[in-house]
Amino acid sequence: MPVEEFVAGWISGAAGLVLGHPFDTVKLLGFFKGMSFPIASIAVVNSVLFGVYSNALLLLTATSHQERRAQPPSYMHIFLAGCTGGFLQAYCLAPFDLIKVRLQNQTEPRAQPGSPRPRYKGPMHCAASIFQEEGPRGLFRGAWALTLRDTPTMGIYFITYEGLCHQYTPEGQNPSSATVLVAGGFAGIASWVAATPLDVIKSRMQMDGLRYKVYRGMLDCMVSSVRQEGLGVFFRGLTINSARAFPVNAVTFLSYEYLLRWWG
Ligand SMILES: CN(C)C(=N)NCCC[C@H](N)C(=O)O
Repeated sequence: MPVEEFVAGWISGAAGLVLGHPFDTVKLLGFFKGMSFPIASIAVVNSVLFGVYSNALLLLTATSHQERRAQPPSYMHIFLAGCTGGFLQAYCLAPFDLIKVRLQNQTEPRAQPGSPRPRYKGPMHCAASIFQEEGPRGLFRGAWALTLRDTPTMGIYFITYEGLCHQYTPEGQNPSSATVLVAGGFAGIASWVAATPLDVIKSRMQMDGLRYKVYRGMLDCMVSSVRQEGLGVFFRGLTINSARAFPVNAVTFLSYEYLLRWWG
């Protein structure tokens, strides 16, 4: 099994993350301490996504990353490989994403005397508290919504990227840096447009159970969110998600492509 895609996925995910971190922090008007935790989590998640995607394509088409420029896979194969990568990465992402959402939603001021203390002191304390208070399954709260969010959207992500690269690159050649940047940026936006409705539900499910339980399940969360806030609830955060997605994914794909060309 080729492993360079896993390593390239790790490094390119970290590069995208450094760009996206400020957007991630303002998204929920909270705070997210330090970069070490997100870098550790992106190591696992992005390398699983890119590594599984590339190896699934290898299984489906019997072509390596280098051979795929001369023999492009069908869009159906790209979609299936993307969905497989998205499905497996969602399970790896679930505990990290839960901790991130809990920390970002923690808005108690930290330094003011007399104000309530933040519930979690940091990512490790957050993980340990969830484990103690909600059990091991608590760490996977919202994992279903995350899987539903990421499985099809990762298919869309890779189809958009490969489709745009194919459109603007002469037969058999590697796409130029400008093409990779634009295709990567639009792939990020397309995936977030598709993902935002379930992203809203996922975050609500992950916050549920913190003080008391509000929702009976994902469907209940969807129905009561629409009843209370209207259909617009599904598009909450779409603008910031898209603004963040373009630079993050442009840089992610550029570094991924160049690392693989460099090693290949
Ligand atoms: C849930 N969705 C839409 C995605 N994960 N899309 C792929 C982009 C991944 C990239 N690390 C990012 O955070 O934009």
